[in-house]
Order: sequence, then structure tokens, then C-alpha cells
Amino acid sequence: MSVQIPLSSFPIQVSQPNPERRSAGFQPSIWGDHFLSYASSHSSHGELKEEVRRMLMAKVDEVSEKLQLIDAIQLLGIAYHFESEISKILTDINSSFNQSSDDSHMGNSLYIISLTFRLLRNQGFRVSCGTLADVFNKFKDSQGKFKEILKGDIEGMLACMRLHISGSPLSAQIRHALKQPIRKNIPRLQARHYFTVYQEQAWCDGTLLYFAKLDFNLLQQMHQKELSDISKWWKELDFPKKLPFARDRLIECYFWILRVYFEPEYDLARRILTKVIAMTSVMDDIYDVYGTPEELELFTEAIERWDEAPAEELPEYMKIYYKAQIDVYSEIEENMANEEISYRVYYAKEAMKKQARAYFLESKWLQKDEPPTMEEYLSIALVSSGYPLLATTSFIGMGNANRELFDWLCGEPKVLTASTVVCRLMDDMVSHKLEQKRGHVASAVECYMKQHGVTEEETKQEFRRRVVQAWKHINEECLRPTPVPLPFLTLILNLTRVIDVVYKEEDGYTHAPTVLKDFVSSVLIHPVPL
Ligand SMILES: CC(C)=CCC/C(C)=C/CC/C(C)=C/COP(=O)(O)OP(=O)(O)O
Repeated sequence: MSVQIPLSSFPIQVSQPNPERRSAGFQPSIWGDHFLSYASSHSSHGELKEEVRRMLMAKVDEVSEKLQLIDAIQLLGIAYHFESEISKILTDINSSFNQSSDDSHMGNSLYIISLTFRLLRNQGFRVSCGTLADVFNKFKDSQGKFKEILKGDIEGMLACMRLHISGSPLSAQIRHALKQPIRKNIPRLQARHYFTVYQEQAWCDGTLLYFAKLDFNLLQQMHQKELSDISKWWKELDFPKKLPFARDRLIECYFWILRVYFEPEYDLARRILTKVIAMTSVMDDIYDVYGTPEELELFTEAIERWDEAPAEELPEYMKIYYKAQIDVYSEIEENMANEEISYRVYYAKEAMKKQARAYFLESKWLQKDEPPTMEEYLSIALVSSGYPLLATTSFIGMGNANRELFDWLCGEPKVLTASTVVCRLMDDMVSHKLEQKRGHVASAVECYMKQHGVTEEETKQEFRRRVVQAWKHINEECLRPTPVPLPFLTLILNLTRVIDVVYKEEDGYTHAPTVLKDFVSSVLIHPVPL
């Protein structure tokens, strides 16, 4: 993924009065000034929290009861309050699982076995598929087919699909499980969905449910407050007026980052990362849509130099962008002023420079008649996916990050490369048609079709296979012993998960006004009725 930029390519000439420019005609933001103000209210939920903690720590006869409770706590979106308790319980269960060759303690329910497998794997325990296969063999007949009796065990089947649900009507839940499995979902959306599922369960606990709903609303208020502050920054920049060619997607950017970390302690991290992703989105449109080749070269050089003041020769719209970007990073610098963490700003800036270089190299393909080979394309497009930049920037908001972690990230670890593959291929599969129409550099789809002489459908089949493979790599890297502490891997995992929601069927970011509107509303606008 290393991107070397040859800076000697074009004769520089930026003074054409009205250069020919493309236009993408992006839909405007649908949110207006909605998030500029917010209402706040306070509810004390400390006592309920302690009550849930007591439930979690109480002795139970069956391990399965504990697992069900942990599952409910995770799906209701409140596990972040009880991380250490959950970790201890699952560690104990995993140890007893490993110490005994007898699997009878897992019971005879496909549902409980699948649930155990899912919860332990999610915690990073290497419960092997082989072990699971042995257990599953109990449910197979002499022909190797699942026994007839299982046809009634829909809960078990759902748990296998990484979903834990029972009761009826089940069909909507099955559809939901297939469309957005837990592993790839957005926790705030998952929680909202699960409130309605959980309250129908025979084992629904009123205290747990009430606490989860209260907690959801409190977090929502906190997120609204953050978004209100960030919206003020955006309003002052006035990009929709000053740079009208660019997508105005601040709210969707915040929604994106909320998936990376939603917990209260990451308030500052979210603010920083939202500003960086919002700036990158505009930068992408400068390179992809509006900038002329000559302007883009000057722009890339200016970012490379990182001077305080924008270069005089930049056109006005680039100066506006440039100044805003410098300001964002100065703000990051102020927040990292503590000398023990100030080194992080270097990594953040370098990641942004690398992003600009990748965008620039991509922009040069537009002037060529032939698309690059898939290998050439990916060597740059995996960087331009923005995920190395966002992963690096997400680390700077983590209290316990250190230099080794940033260096590890710069070394293009397998988990990050896999994440960029998911991001790039899923984005290109859904966005290439419209982009090609308006004049955009070749996407992975065109590159692969041309190079291998295959149809669009065959290309997409191959890409879907690669995405599945990349997900396997990510999951594998998150199992112990992990290359770096799990919370850091989880940030990369979370970034990848956003792609599965935003780019599953269409380019939900560019077409956010239709695709993401309901998701954003349910997470950031409407409180849960108590
Ligand atoms: C590529 C991708 C999904 C990036 C995710 C991270 C990121 C930097 C998001 C900011 C907004 C953005 C550039 C979205 C993709 O637009 P696009 O489809 O126009 O991006 P492209 O021009 O790189 O294909």
C-alpha cells in the first residue's frame, strides 16, 4: 500500500479563467440546522446499573442462564458498563470448556451451543470450528444430515447465524438476521431493534430492559450535544455555500464514527475523527469531481509541505479547504499538547498526506484511456479507501495508545489491509455505474473486467468472494493471541462493519438522504419510548 508520488509530472498552469469542470450534482444534506441545538435532560440510572451488575454476578444453576443474560446485555447495547464482569465470566466458561473433553456441560440445545460459540469467539477466544463441528455431530443422523427434530429448533438455527432470538413472529427476525447479522451491525441500531425483540421473550427482565432504554436515551442526548458542537464548526466553515460541488454529509460522518466508538469516554475521539472524515469527504470531491489536474498537483504539494498558510498560487476554493484542514489538525495538536502523547499528531498528519497522495495518483488515471491493472489500481485504491487514515486517527483518541501501536499500523497489518479490501470493493461494486457516468477514474469493477475479459456479474462474484475472505482474515486476527490489544483491533473491525451497513446494496453515503435517513433518525433523533 505504499504510495510514492512523482511530483514532477505536469507543466503548472492554474490561471485559466473558466476551466472545464465536471459536476456530480450531489443531493444536499437533508438535516439543515436540526442538530445545531439540542434539548438535554437528566435521569439517574446508577441504581438500575448496580442492579444489573448484581444480576450478572449472581450465582446460577446453569451456565446457559448466564450466557443468555450476557447475550441480552450485549444486544441491548449496555455491555460497555460491565466489560470486566463479562470478560471474567466468559474467561471462566472458556477455561472450563478447554479443561473438559466431555462436552455434556454444553447441554443438548443447538441454541445454547451456538450461543456459547458466538459469545466466546466474540471475546477473542479461539473456540475452534473443529470443536464446534464435534458438538454439532450430535445433531446429525447417520447420513450426516441434521436430525428431523432440529427443524423445530429455529432459535438454535438463528443462533448459528449469529443471532439469538426466540418466540414469534420469527420471520421478520430471520430476515433481519440474514440482512444484518450481529457481527456486522451497528450497536446503537442493533440495540433499538433488540428492544422490541427482547420484550417479547419469555425470559425478558423488566429491569434490564428499562435500564437499557434509559441508557440508550441518555447516550443519545450526549451524542446530540456533541453533534450540536460539531455542527457549529461545520456551519462556520460554510462549505455547502463556499464549496457547493462537494457532498454535505456531516451528520452521516458522525453516524459513521459513532460506530467506531459510541461510549461516553470517547467524546473527544469522536469529535476529532468526525472532523477528519468530514474533511476527507470534501477532499475526495476536490480530487474526484472539481479540481483540474494542475490545481490538484499544487494542492497535493501544499498538503505535503503542510505550511501554516495556504500557498498563494492555490485557487480560492482550495485555500478555503486548506485553511480548514490546517485548523482541524491544530485543534488536534492542542488536544494532544501533553508531551507524552504529542507524538501522535505526527502519525495523524502523515496519514492525511498519504491520503492526498493516493487521491492525486488516482486522479491521474482519469487522463488515461486505459484503466490500470487490478494490481496497480489496488496499490493506490486501498489507501484512498481512507481506512488507513481513519484507523490511524481513531488510535489517537485512545488513552492507552503508544508509539508501537502506530508503527504497527503503518506497517500495513493484515487486519487493516483486509478492512481496506472490504471498504474498497464494496464501495466500488455499488458506486461504479454512476461514477463512470459522470466521469470518474476507473473503479475496481472496470479494472478487473478489462484485465480478465469477464462480465460485470462475474467480476462482482469474484469481489464478493474476496470480501468474504477478507472478513475471515479480520475475524482470525481478532482471536487470541492478538497482534495488539483487542480494543485497537476492535476499532478496525468497527470501521469495517460500517461498510456492511452503508454500502451493502447501494452507495448509502452519497445517497444518504434516502438510504441512511431512517438509521440516523433512530439513533440520533428519536428517543426510545420508556
Ligand atoms: C471509499 C470509502 C467507502 C471510504 C470510507 C472512508 C471515508 C474517507 C469516508 C469519507 C467519505 C467518502 C470519501 C466516502 C466514499 O466516497 P466515494 O465512493 O466517492 O469514494 P472514492 O472516490 O474513493 O471511490
